[in-house]
Amino acid sequence: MSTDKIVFDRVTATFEVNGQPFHAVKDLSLTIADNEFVTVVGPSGCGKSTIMNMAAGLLIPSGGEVRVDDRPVKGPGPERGVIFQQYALFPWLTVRQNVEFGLKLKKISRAQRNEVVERQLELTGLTPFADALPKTLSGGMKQRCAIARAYAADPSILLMDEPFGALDALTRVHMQSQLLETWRQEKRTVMFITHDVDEAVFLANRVIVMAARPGRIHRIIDVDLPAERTEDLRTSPEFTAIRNEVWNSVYHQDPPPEAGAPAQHDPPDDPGGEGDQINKGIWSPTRHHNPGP
Ligand SMILES: Nc1ncnc2c1ncn2[C@@H]1O[C@H](COP(=O)(O)OP(=O)(O)OP(=O)(O)O)[C@@H](O)[C@H]1O
Repeated sequence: MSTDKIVFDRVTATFEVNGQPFHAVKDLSLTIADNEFVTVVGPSGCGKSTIMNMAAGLLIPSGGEVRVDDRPVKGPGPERGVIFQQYALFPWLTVRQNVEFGLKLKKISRAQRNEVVERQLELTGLTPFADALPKTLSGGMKQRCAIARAYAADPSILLMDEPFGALDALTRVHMQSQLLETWRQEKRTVMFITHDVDEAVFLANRVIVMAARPGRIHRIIDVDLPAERTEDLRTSPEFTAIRNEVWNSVYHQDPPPEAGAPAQHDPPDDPGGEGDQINKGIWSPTRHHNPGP
């Protein structure tokens, strides 16, 4: 039986841009079940990173709320692991020490740490590189190390923002299989943002397609494919059909209103929507797009 793990309850993220309120995301509701693997796709600037940052607790919604395990998210928490496109490894620590880092903070015994670290290194194929420094690793290996470290810290949720975005196509395909293998064995609720439609379909139980201006959910597409995702699935008619459906929903959306058009802005007496706050100086780890003049 599935239970709700992450709930976006009518969330809105409003920023002030050029003195005007701008809804990066508006009234978005979405429920992700425990141990579900969802991918989020959509045109650039539709708010993918914004919703992930809200789930991570790095950005507090201007309206509505995000709940994890029925509790409102008020900031980052150890039950939510985050992986970004940039490999956030400690350069002075070896692969093993990077994976072990969170466990040491949690004051877990050395024997137990070793057990968890060995398992994660094994799952990600990094055992032979356990004593290497990050600078000697390829991009794919660095990201495998980031995944091993995230899993080792034992969060119940993994939030991944374009984790394979900087990798070449072949490495990316390997990484997808590797991640699925880890997920198959270890589970966790995963929310994975990507620009790559094939990646979105290959990995997910459900693909969330977003639309821009304001950022919202456009469609949710169930990926009715076998749980075991083998490489030959990628060329199967079933995969291709779903991939085409996702592709069409992403790339054949109605064009968004012109940048700065009135649809983006609420009347001046209610700048962010009903009772909403406007985020002015919130730190965001993602690059910012200029929504227009
Ligand atoms: N701190 C901020 N201040 C102002 N505008 C912001 C801020 N953060 C995000 N935005 C705007 O909100 C919109 C959504 O941004 P977001 O990064 O979530 O989109 P995205 O779908 O992840 O884009 P991409 O696919 O290009 O990474 C963009 O127009 C962006 O410029």
